[in-house]
Amino acid sequence: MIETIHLSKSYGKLHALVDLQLRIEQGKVFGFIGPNGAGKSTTMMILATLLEPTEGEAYVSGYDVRKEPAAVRQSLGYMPDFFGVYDNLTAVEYLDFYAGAYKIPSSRRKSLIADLLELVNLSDKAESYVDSLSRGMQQRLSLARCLIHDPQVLILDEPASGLDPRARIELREILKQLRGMKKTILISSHILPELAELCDEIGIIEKGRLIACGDIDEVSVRASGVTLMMVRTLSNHHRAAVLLSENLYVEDLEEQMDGFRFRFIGTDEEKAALLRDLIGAGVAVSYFGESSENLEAVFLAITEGVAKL
Ligand SMILES: Nc1ncnc2c1ncn2[C@@H]1O[C@H](COP(=O)(O)OP(=O)(O)OP(=O)(O)O)[C@@H](O)[C@H]1O
Repeated sequence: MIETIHLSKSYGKLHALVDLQLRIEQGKVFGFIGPNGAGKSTTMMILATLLEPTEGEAYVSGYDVRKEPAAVRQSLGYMPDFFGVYDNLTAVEYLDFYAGAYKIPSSRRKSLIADLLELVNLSDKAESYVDSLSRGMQQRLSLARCLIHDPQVLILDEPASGLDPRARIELREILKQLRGMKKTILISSHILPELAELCDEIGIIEKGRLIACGDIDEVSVRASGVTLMMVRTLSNHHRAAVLLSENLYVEDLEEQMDGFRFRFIGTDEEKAALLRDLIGAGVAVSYFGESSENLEAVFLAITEGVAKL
């Protein structure tokens, strides 16, 4: 269980986290979504007892992060967004080093490490050097490290960042297994679809404030009136670019090879009007809709059996 009560953190004049109220029940997966600098890592570092809050309280498995940091650390596995790996160590040696740090008896380590490597699909890399592993593999090894002391709570700071779509899907499958083991998981990301399938609840944080929180169906990006959209065009690309850039409800317009990606902040009626305008201006629209994880599915199909991470 994770709980924060009026939790705040300031770095000098910057209020990185403001009055955060969060409660994540045992066995739940909570997705923490927000743009760069929103305060996700700050929250996670406070929960991991690596940063002192300015105000408020935080509890992990019922332990107070300020008063009982040792008990908090024993009950949680924390995966930072940047993790150091150790050169000249094999995957097994790396995990053995951390098992030692958690005072796990030598007699238990061999089978424990074998089990963890199996869980994160790295059994065949047991004797490989850590620095020779791909980013996806290192990320999974780092996840295994977090699990070495069998914590009830996992705090994973953007574990999918820097991974290609296939590696993300593999990671998601492992996280599903952890959910099956009834771990409480707090996981952060910039991207909602990345977490949608995995999380029981999500919280959206912006500029240090939790702006929406709850069941995944209740809190969608749509609920806050913002949709990430894709438009693909076959002709009159330039005309479409002008219309989109002039549309009041289009933000963060990004031109791509065969179309556009943008945030749409209007209603469904305004969305329909935009499509009407595009077609009316002679733009051949081959796709108009929400940007989804389709790309991941396509990537997976293409790389099926080919990409070995
Ligand atoms: N040690 C620090 N000193 C000063 N400001 C900091 C420090 N750490 C973070 N900040 C600021 O606090 C705010 C929140 O940062 P934080 O890293 O928690 O955001 P985040 O949501 O995790 O972002 P990202 O997705 O980039 O990791 C940012 O404005 C950041 O610049």
